[in-house]
Amino acid sequence: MEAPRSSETRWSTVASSLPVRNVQDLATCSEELTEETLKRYIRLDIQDDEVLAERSGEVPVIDLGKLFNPHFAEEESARLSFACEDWGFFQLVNHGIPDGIVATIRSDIEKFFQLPLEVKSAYAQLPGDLQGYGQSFVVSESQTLDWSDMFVIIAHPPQARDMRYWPVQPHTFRKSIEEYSSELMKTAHSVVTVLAKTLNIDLELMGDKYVCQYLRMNYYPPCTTMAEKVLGFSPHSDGSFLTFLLEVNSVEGLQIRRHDAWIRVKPNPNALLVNVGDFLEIMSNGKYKSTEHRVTINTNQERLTLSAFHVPSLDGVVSPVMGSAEERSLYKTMGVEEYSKLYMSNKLDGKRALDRAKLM
Ligand SMILES: O=C(O)CCC(=O)C(=O)O
Ligand SMILES: [Fe+2]
Repeated sequence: MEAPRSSETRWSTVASSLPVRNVQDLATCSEELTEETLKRYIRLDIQDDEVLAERSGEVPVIDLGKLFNPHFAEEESARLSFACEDWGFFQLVNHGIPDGIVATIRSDIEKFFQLPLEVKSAYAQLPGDLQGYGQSFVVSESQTLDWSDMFVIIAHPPQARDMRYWPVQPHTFRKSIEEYSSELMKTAHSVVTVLAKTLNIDLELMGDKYVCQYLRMNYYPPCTTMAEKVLGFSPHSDGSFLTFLLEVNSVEGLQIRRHDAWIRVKPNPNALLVNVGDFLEIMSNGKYKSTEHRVTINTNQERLTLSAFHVPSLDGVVSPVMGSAEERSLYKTMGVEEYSKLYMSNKLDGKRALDRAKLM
C-alpha cells in the first residue's frame, strides 16, 4: 500500500460525500423497489422538458488525423473551433487509441460491474475522498439522487495514483486502465495542441503539462418501474478542462442542452465524445462553451460509460486569455482548488459554479 500523496489529501478537503444505497443492487432487488425507496430518485421537474430526438445525429464529428494532415488541417481546425463554440461537444474519430486497448477496457469495465457487491465494496470511497466505488457526490439527506453508481480513480500523473483503488479484478484491469490512460494522454495532448492554435494561446499557458486525469466508470442500471421519472446523472457542466467519454456499451442515455431543449446523443462506437469543461470556458474567455448535459435511464438496458476528466493541477490558477488588448475579461482568475470547492458545493445552493466565476 502506498502512502497518500499530497494531491490526494488536498482533494479530500475539497469534497466529502454522504453514503447512499448502491443503485445497481437496489435495481435488482424487486422487493425493495417500493414507492418509499424510489422517492429519493424521482424528479417532478423533468416530464415537461423538450427532448429533440430527431436531432440526435447532429453532434459535430472531428477527425483527429485530419487535424494533423496538411491538406485538411486548416478546414478541420475551423470545424473543431466551431464545435467548441457552438456545441461545446464533438465526436472525435480516428482518435489513435488502438482498437485492442479500447476493446479490453470496455470488457474489463463490464466485468467489474458484474462482480458481486461485496467484491466491489472493497474499493468503497473513503470518507471525504473523491476516489473509489460509490455514488455521485451527495451533499444533503434531502438531495434527489442519481440513478447510477460509479468508480473513480486518478490515473495521471502516475505519482498521484492511489493503488488502493486500482481494481485487481478482472485480472487484466490494472493493465488495461494503464494502457488506456496513457494512450488517451497522447490523444488529449494532440487535441489541446490544436485548440491552443485555434485560440491563439501559447501551449504552455494551456497547462497541458500539469494536467491530472481522473477516470470515472459510470454504471446506469435499467429502472423497470419508472425510468422516465429518474435521471442517471442530473444536469451539470463538467469541472474539467476537457472530458473524454467512452461509451462502453453503446446504450443511449446522454443528452446535451441546446437552445433550451435537450438533444439525445446517438452513441458512436468508433468515437470518443469530447466536451469543453468549465476551465476551458474560462480560459477561452467564454469563446468555447462548457455545455450542460444529463443522462436518462432505460427500462430494460443498462448503460456503461467511462469519463476521463482532464483537470488542471490543484496548485494552478486559471484565467481568461484575451485575444486582443480591447477584449474585456468576462471571468475572474480562479485558483483551481478554489474553483473545485465551489463546484463541489454548488449542489447545496443550486447556483452553477461557472456563473460565480463570471464578471458581470
Ligand atoms: O455517462 C455519461 O454518459 C455522461 C457522464 C458525465 O456526464 C460525466 O461523467 O460527467
Ligand atoms: Fe459530465
